[in-house]
Amino acid sequence: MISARGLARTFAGRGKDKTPVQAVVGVDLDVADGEIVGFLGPNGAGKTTTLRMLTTLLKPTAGTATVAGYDVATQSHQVRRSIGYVSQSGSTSPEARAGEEVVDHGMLYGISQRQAEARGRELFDQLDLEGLWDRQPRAMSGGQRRRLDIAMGLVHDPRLVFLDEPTTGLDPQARANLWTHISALRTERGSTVFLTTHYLDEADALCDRILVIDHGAIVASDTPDALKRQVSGDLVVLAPTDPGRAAEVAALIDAVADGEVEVAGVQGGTHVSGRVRDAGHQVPGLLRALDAAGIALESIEVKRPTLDDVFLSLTGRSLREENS
Ligand SMILES: Nc1ncnc2c1ncn2[C@@H]1O[C@H](COP(=O)(O)OP(=O)(O)OP(=O)(O)O)[C@@H](O)[C@H]1O
Repeated sequence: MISARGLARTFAGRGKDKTPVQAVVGVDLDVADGEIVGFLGPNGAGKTTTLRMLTTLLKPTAGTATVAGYDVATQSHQVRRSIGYVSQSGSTSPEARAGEEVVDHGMLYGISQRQAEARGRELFDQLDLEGLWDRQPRAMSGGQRRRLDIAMGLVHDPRLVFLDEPTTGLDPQARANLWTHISALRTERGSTVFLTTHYLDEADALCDRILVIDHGAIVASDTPDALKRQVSGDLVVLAPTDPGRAAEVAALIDAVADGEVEVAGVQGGTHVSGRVRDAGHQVPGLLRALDAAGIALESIEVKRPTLDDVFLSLTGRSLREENS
């Protein structure tokens, strides 16, 4: 459904030195029919620039891409007819009536008024917008407005939908609700979905596959579970009852850990942590060694790698830190 090879975009430099900005340096990616793919990356990594090239809003400076079978550079008209694009800011005007907006949008994409109205009403039902056809977007909740944006992006029945941060700014319940609707796009309509997000739980819950972009190039492409398996080990956190024995605990973890072992003072105690491959098998031995040394523990915690750990190990940055 999407295929890109060596896709690149350099912007002319601004300011005094006029150094060109290499926003995207050579993206190779493939998205199959019916896949839900999440596109993640730190701020400035090149996500929006890539999305804009794939949706024909921006010309690549190098490389090629086909979207829904059409070339983005030479068949932009056909590409646009085949895709839905829901931008970050949405495209509804606050004054117009929701239903009219959807119908107008459909007509802009070349479908008749009758078709657009029928399809729009069907989408309102599917997206839990019943009864809001004549409502102005400014009198809707954030979640309803976002679902209206999605209805607009889908009214011409595209086989492929690009969603740019679809749930940013929504409360957790509205986000979960929108996830259900996005999943239904695939199960009920067979659509392919390509979405950017800053929420790793969203990518985890929703996406078949995750592409990570950093410094303008793809650095990982796999299922969320496979990516988590790539991070070396589970995080084992031990809190000795006597903080004075933290160095001994650290030495015992170090014997089975991959990488650095950290000792940190936390509220009312000390935590010693390290990444341990296959913690389920290693921890019993670790506990026996602690027992033999006469070291008592206040608590023990084993945490499986999260997508945030994956992101940190791939890009050196935590998406959570960036968002805070
Ligand atoms: N029109 C432009 N002119 C010059 N530089 C640009 C332009 N658009 C983007 N850039 C630069 O290209 C790089 C990639 O930007 P892009 O918006 O694609 O990143 P992003 O991954 O979408 O970031 P974010 O998560 O913050 O939206 C950044 O360094 C940005 O400053």
